[in-house]
Amino acid sequence: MSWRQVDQLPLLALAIIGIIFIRRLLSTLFQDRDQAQVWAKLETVNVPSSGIFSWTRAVVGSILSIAQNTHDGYEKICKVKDRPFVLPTMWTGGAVVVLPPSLLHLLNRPDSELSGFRALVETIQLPYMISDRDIYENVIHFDVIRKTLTKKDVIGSLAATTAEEVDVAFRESWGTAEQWTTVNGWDACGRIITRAALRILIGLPLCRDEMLLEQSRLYANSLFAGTAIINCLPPFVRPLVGSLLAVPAKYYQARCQRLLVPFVEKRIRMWKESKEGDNNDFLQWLIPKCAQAGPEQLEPKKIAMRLLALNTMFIFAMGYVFAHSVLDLYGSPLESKNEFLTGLEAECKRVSTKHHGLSTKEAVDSLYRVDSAIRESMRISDVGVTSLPLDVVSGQVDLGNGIHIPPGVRMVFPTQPIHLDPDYHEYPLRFDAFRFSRKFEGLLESDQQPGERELLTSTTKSFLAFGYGRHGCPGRWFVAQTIKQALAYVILNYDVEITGKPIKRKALLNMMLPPTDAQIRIRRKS
Ligand code: HEM
Repeated sequence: MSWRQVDQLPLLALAIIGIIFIRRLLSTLFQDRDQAQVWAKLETVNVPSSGIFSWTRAVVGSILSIAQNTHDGYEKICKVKDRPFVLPTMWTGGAVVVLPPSLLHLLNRPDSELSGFRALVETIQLPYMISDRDIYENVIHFDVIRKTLTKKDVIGSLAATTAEEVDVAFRESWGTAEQWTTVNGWDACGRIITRAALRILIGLPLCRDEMLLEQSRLYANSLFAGTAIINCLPPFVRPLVGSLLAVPAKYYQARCQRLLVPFVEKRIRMWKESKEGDNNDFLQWLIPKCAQAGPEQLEPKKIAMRLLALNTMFIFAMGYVFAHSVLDLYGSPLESKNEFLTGLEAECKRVSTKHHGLSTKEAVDSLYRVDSAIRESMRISDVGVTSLPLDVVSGQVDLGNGIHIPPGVRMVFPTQPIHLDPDYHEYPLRFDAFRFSRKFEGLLESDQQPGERELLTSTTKSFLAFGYGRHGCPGRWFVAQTIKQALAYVILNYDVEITGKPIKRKALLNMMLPPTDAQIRIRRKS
């Protein structure tokens, strides 16, 4: 299943499926009295109060209208009344409660009360995609990230490695020809990130295996495409067809496994003999952690699957951000594009000369304009309409105004409307590459209050792309460093033009579809 096919799905067929199962949907929705009371207390947007099966039609229609409904609810209810609202969604086959920004503090509640874990598993539809439940129920690989990738010295130690890999990746994938070539922008950017990701996950030499690189990229793409479609089906239909829709992802998964397992076996043997060599990669950190968790966790197939699960996160999420950064920057109106590119190039050249390249953390940290451009792209080109889900696990959650949320109700935050809210960001629909760096131009560090500068990695109430609170993304320092290196590389070494049809972003249920048709023209600078 490819992204291009996702785009053209026969939505009519989905509507028919929805209607056939109307009775089933209704009984699912109203089987719990506590929940029914919650829905009754909250306002809904764009659902007619009368009409045949108006609610069910809203749930089925959410596949195409959820973005508009979320923006409307945010404007009319969250902003005006500071209250949550009900959003029909096929994702849960019913509704979610959308919370206003004033309730972001709920993200700091302990997991025993409010948890986003189940929602994450359902968002990516992992049970259909990964046969071994232990991989996503017992996320040892997340623990390793939290422990290692949040340390400044570890991030610093990876800067030279990613700088080297980014250079090799661009030379091999974007080429060194000084003549224009037209390429698919989504794939071209994905290839760079795939290489950087694999280098950090498994190191040399396997990370440069062309077959593994291509299969990993195809795996990530097919997993997220399959997931997007499964999410659009009524939940009770998913067990019937979910496994079928997961076939392409499972196919690429098996191909990647075949390449990875012998390599993992070798690295486990080396680790057991204490001959690790000088590997500084994720696999090296993961093996001892798995050994600690029990002998069954040292099974090479399981470790390879954990690597693949992470690799997919790297490739899709980082590829998404990198591709949009390039498209937003080079797709800006001519006048602002020239201003941005001149300013960015001047900064990249100055920092690169001062630090003899961009292969140290210190150098990358000084790229404030590049940092701002990527943050701005993440703000304007969100991956989802809502995110940061919370499920009530125990007790009831008091939202104020007499609203108590019982277990079984899912809550989310309207992250895209928040990012596009003019109260937080002036001219919010405009891509302004220097939005977050402009006011600090020419100021010395000593002239600034600590933490005053909004960096790509700063999670704030108006910038939620890396989450917020206790569960803020622990990979974001590594992500920021690597994408900054990649974008700086483009700015310094390539001319880029967006060609073809203007890129129009579309939402499929909650997901903003990636621009898989984007065409770009590239040539190496002389
Ligand atoms: C541009 C790329 C990425 C974006 C936009 C992103 C965004 C996020 C967001 C929004 C969350 C919070 C989810 C929630 O609260 O529901 C999160 C959590 C997480 N991210 Fe990322 N992420 C990215 C890349 C990565 C990478 C490359 C890694 C691994 C190195 C990673 C590891 C994690 C982990 C382990 C969590 C769970 C944290 C927890 O629950 O304590 N992320 N990420």
